[in-house]
Amino acid sequence: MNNKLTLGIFGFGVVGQGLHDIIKTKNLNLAIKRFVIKHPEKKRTLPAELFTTDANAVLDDPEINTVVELIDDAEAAFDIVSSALRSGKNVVSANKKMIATHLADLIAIQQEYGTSLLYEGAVCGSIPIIRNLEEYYDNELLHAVTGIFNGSSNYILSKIFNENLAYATALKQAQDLGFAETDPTLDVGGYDPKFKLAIVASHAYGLYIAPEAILNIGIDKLSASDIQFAKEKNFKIKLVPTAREINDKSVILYVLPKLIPRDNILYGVENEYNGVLVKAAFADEQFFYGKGAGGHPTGSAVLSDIAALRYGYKYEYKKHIDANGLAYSTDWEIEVYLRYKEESFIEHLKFTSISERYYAQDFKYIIGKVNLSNILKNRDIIDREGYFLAEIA
Ligand SMILES: NC(=O)C1=CN([C@@H]2O[C@H](COP(=O)(O)OP(=O)(O)OC[C@H]3O[C@@H](n4cnc5c(N)ncnc54)[C@H](OP(=O)(O)O)[C@@H]3O)[C@@H](O)[C@H]2O)C=CC1
Ligand SMILES: N[C@@H](CC=O)C(=O)O
Repeated sequence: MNNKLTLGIFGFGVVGQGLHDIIKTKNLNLAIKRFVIKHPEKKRTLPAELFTTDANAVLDDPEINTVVELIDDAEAAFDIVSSALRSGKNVVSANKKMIATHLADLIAIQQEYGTSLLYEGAVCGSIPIIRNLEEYYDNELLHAVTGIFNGSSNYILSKIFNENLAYATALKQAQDLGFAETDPTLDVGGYDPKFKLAIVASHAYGLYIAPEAILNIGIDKLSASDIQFAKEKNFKIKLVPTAREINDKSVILYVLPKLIPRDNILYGVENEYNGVLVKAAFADEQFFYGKGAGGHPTGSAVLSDIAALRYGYKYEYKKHIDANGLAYSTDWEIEVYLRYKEESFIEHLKFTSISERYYAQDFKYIIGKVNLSNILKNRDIIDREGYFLAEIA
């Protein structure tokens, strides 16, 4: 089948322009009829008649059979995507916040209206992980999916560790390069990789987990003492989401900074690159590596989804139908490094064992084992100035 696709694209920012650059290089048997944007006063590189601020100019156009949603507003995106799917149009989106937050509704709408929503570009930019989890690992016993899922925070950490750049300078560069979200707290606070993890959990394990239920701690409270500690021990710090089946019934999910030793495959993943490490029962470890942010890498994943729609591709969400009785759990012990301010806080975390403590006037840390559920309960304190928590690999 080689159906001609007529596209209406929402968004002409980093990813929208990246997608357009790629499409114009090839004769792909697809036409872009309209771009819907927000600010009509902005200068564009394409003819003005291609742009509109009226969503209905795309949603109500019977000639447009495919909507591509690439905007930076998750709630507006949900309205656009759900209306398009309901009106019989297939959709491609890169909006991880929207997808993670509304996944159950989006699946129900697709099933009711027989339309397809694809979102490879939403998780780790150019890395084809969703279709692999959906198709290839269907019959595999997946022990874990982990790695580096956020290009901006990885870019910042690389610049800090490899070039001694200041945090604020590195963040500004990640923004200028188009890697960061409009609100970069989503990146550096670990929310963006958490949305991606929630989507991964769905395709890996058939679980719908509301992002609010998942622990995320970011890199925004990283201090010079933490960096010195990591460097002295030959670690790098990376922001690492983890989905792991801990027994036949339970899956844990969390996003934490992690102290990564030199022999760990994530140690060499730098800048805006992402890496997805899949641990499967019989295949053992497999590693996917590629650019996780930026207009062209993400545009290439979006284009791959558009092309897949030509032959009627849909996610089947088979693992949701047969979830093997798996449930989300937070009852799991991990080893952490915690820099802290108030001594009394240590009581709250209820360390089950302590292997190292250090006290100085302006730098106190503890290394030991804690239950994930206790970190989750105390997340708001850990997220304050004076605290930084990282998992030990
Ligand atoms: N940047 C990246 O590397 C990646 C981004 N993503 C995701 O892709 C999406 C787009 O990101 P990005 O391109 O970086 O964002 P940008 O901020 O560069 O662009 C956002 C675009 O959305 C348009 N827009 C915002 N609100 C509306 C609305 N209500 N209706 C129509 N258009 C609207 C803006 O219009 P206007 O031009 O008029 O301001 C702009 O063109 C986000 O969901 C992001 O999370 C996913 C993977 C990688
Ligand atoms: N802000 C995101 C963009 C891609 O998803 C990131 O930095 O990874």
